Amino acid sequence: MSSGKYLVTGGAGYVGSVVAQHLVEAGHEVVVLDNLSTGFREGVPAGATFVEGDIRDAAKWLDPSFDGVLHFAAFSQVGESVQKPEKYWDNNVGGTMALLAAMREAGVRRLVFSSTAATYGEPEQVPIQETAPTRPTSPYGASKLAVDHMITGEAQAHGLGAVSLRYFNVAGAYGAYGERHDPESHLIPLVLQVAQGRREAISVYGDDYPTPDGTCVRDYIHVADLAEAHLLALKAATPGEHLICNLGNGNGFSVREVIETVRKVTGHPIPEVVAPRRGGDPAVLVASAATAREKLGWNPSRADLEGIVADAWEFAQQRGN
Ligand SMILES: NC(=O)c1ccc[n+]([C@@H]2O[C@H](COP(=O)([O-])OP(=O)(O)OC[C@H]3O[C@@H](n4cnc5c(N)ncnc54)[C@H](O)[C@@H]3O)[C@@H](O)[C@H]2O)c1
Ligand SMILES: O=c1ccn([C@@H]2O[C@H](COP(=O)(O)OP(=O)(O)O[C@H]3O[C@H](CO)[C@H](O)[C@H](O)[C@H]3O)[C@@H](O)[C@H]2O)c(=O)[nH]1
Repeated sequence: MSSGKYLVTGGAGYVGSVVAQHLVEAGHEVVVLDNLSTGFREGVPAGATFVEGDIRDAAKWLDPSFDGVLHFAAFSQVGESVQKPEKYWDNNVGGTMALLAAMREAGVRRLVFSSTAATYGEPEQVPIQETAPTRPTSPYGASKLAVDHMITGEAQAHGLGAVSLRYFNVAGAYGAYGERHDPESHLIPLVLQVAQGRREAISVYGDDYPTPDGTCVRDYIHVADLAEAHLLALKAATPGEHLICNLGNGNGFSVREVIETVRKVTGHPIPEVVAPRRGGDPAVLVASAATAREKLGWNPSRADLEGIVADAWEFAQQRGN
């Protein structure tokens, strides 16, 4: 793909920073728009231009010179969304409406959107295909599903070329870019904090799920494999069409299996305590990524959980906290 100019919303956050870095490495011009609500200035790659601002004001910065938008900016904690649904509707849906309007106004007609496995809710069948029913069990998932519907309308009515990537559980790191939410809520970085001695134990949220060891099963995908899918999605975006692709490895690991893998990688005993279930958590989420393979030509190469955890561990140690 010839080099282009892209707006990356949420490019100071975990996934956005890794994708922005991949775009820079591929020779594209990158402008990161982020309000630093959950992201960090240091997350913005050196080769990108940083604009501190809100997606609701995207019209200030978007102009016809942009070839497309990669839209990561959102709130994304399942548990918090159950407690504060209004926060999720406001930012994820309200913010994206403003962004789509700004894109329409500026004539920017290519979009890659961070959707999520949380749009499906409790699946009837695994692995989950894109044709599965969408019955989100959290306001977070519902807000992302609403945005997917908005994008479909935008493609049909106004010729947007869009790809929604429904990530399963993103993990791992890419060089200097990795996961550092504050406060952290994701399993792998939290277990690594125990290995670093920053936490005494990991809480296992529920061990009475209908799964082999009673803990929730998730499909962990390396953030660098995910980044490659975004570059492919930019190529695949076709005016008037909205393509939806799951991104995962098709392998499920339970919370206890993840903890065991961290023990193996770090050599730390990792004490665990069983805690109540967390609101909004489906028991099993595993992807069928057949559509991404077929339509994007995506071929993930870092599916091994030990390798994913090892990269996250290296990043956590580099940062020293
Ligand atoms: N991490 C995962 O496992 C996962 C899984 C599925 C989907 N996703 C989606 O991927 C995207 C990125 O997730 P992440 O883990 O990198 O989250 P993150 O919190 O690290 O990054 C989100 C970024 O968006 C910014 N932001 C939020 N609202 C904004 C606004 N109104 N204007 C400008 N910037 C704003 C934040 O400051 C932050 O830098 C999110 O849309 C999330 O829903 C993540
Ligand atoms: O301290 C913890 C943290 C998490 N968990 C459990 O570990 C699993 C993974 O939890 P994460 O918070 O790491 O990830 P989620 O599955 O909740 O959510 C992630 O994947 C979802 C889609 O699968 C969404 O897209 C969301 O944005 C993204 O954070 C869940 O069963 C959770 O209950 C624990 O047992 N203890």
